[in-house]
Amino acid sequence: MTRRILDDALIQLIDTARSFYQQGWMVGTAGNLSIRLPDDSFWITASGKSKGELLPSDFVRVYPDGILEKASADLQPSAETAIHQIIYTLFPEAQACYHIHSVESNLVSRFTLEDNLLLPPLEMLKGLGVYQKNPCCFLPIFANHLQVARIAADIQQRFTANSVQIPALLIRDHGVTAWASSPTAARNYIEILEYIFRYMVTERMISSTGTGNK
Ligand SMILES: CSCCC(=O)C(=O)COP(=O)(O)O
Ligand SMILES: [Zn+2]
Repeated sequence: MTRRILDDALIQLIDTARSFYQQGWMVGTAGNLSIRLPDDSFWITASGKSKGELLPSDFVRVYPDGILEKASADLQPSAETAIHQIIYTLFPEAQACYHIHSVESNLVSRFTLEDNLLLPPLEMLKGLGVYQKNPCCFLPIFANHLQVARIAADIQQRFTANSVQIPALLIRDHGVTAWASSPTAARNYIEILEYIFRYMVTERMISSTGTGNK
């Protein structure tokens, strides 16, 4: 694999993390981003790094057999690497997987006790690949567990049994994860989901203050 492919992936990850950080979706060390490479390995953010000022040395390359490539011995891959791994295994077309912690994704994850969140039928859903009139679109919600392997196992179980409507999932009181066939598309998916979450939170605030149209 050429150095160019490796470097391009890191530049996209650094740029995307900075943009998400600036929007308040990756504050402090929150969230993790990965891009798959042609040999099925992937670059992922190292654990505990501030996402607003990542350097190329702040990434770990994870190979399918679990072997790691890293700039220094003390670097650990994201604590949530198992989730990225299962997404890449379940969805061979996925080339990037982005996970962020926004306030809105946490709020909407509490809008239902069910394990699916109904999204409003907004035009924006087309940006997630939903081309239906008045779509009934559900976003899967998973329970948060201290053991990330448990979250990954739940994702594997549910997505093996049921097809996904949109390439994204929520972890309750934790954050949102989206994946796509290119890094640019994954970034767009996160931005679109955040727009939808913001709409849902705003709509609920308007309804609760009674200032919305009846
Ligand atoms: C303050 S973030 C808590 C851990 C987490 O959920 C996350 O997304 C970041 O973990 P990482 O190991 O990827 O830095
Ligand atoms: Zn997280």
